Amino acid sequence: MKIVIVGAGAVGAYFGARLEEAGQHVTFLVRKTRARQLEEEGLHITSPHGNYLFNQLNLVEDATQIEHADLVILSVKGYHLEGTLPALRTLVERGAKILPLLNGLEHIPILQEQLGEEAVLGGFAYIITTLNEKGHVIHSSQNHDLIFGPLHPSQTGFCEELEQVMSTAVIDARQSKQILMRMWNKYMFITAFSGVTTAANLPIGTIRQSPSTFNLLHKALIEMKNLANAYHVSISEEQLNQAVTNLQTLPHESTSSMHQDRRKGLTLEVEHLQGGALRLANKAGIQLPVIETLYGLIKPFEQ
Ligand SMILES: NC(=O)C1=CN([C@@H]2O[C@H](COP(=O)(O)OP(=O)(O)OC[C@H]3O[C@@H](n4cnc5c(N)ncnc54)[C@H](OP(=O)(O)O)[C@@H]3O)[C@@H](O)[C@H]2O)C=CC1
Ligand SMILES: CC(C)(CO)C(=O)C(=O)O
Repeated sequence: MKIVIVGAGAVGAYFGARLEEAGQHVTFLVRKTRARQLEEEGLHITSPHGNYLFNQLNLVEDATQIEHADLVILSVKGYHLEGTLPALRTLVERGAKILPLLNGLEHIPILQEQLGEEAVLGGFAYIITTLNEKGHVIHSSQNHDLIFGPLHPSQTGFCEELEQVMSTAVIDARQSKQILMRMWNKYMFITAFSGVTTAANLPIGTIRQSPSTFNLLHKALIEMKNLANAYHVSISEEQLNQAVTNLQTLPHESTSSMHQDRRKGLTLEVEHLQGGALRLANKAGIQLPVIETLYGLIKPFEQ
């Protein structure tokens, strides 16, 4: 399978490297600065599942240089989605299905509208990873889960094949036949977790020490569960309780990628996550007061 990574940052470079390590054919479609950095440094991963360094990368800066692709792993930030659309169009014309790993949900209808419903798979990742100042990938969680599945009936066979390919790599990749519900479940978790850690500028352990702050997480999860219901996606009480348990048991220093970005002074995905939830709520005619408050508190730090 010919795989292209669009967004060779913390998430994309990690999964791309793991697939490369497994002997898969991986091409990294990158912009100039990241291309120079990867040429000079190579692709470094530091991870509890084994470090990796690769110097012979297939790097391209223009999608038209790629003759054929079967799969694109799309792992840019929500605010960079628009900029990837011309390259994605080219790659879909050349045979690719798109597997987006962005947090949130607003990108799915945009991709489906721009590229056609048959081209866009469902997917997301559970991993904590970041780039250091040299562009090396620092993976700090035990989990490195990549969940994917069909959003269109025509994708069933492709997802079976993809499961086979992913099983060759040192990642916990699996297919879900209920991918839309699973994406909503992750959206519920990340909107609450990124919202409170970023607004409070604190990791989860410190938030847990303040019951009234931890309670905000719980309320934000409930609002997101209600939002999913408004879109006819049923998140169970058990899933909600599991999210709370995860927040209760994450290591003290764990935090969201959005909070890591706030600490580094980088642009925040608040519009794509909390903003996206508020737009969906508005369309459905429901209120999300806690998410709206978190949005307002994070917004000044967005840039
Ligand atoms: N980090 C984490 O632990 C997790 C993140 N996520 C989600 O995954 C997504 C990606 O996050 P993350 O990997 O942290 O982000 P990063 O900022 O580390 O990586 C994004 C990469 O996308 C590249 N990019 C942007 N636009 C383009 C383009 N037009 N063509 C090619 N490359 C482009 C950027 O390159 P350039 O250097 O050129 O700007 C950058 O390297 C987000 O939605 C995030 O919420 C999900 C789970 C965990
Ligand atoms: C919550 C976590 C770490 C899980 O993958 C995540 O998606 C993020 O912080 O962006």
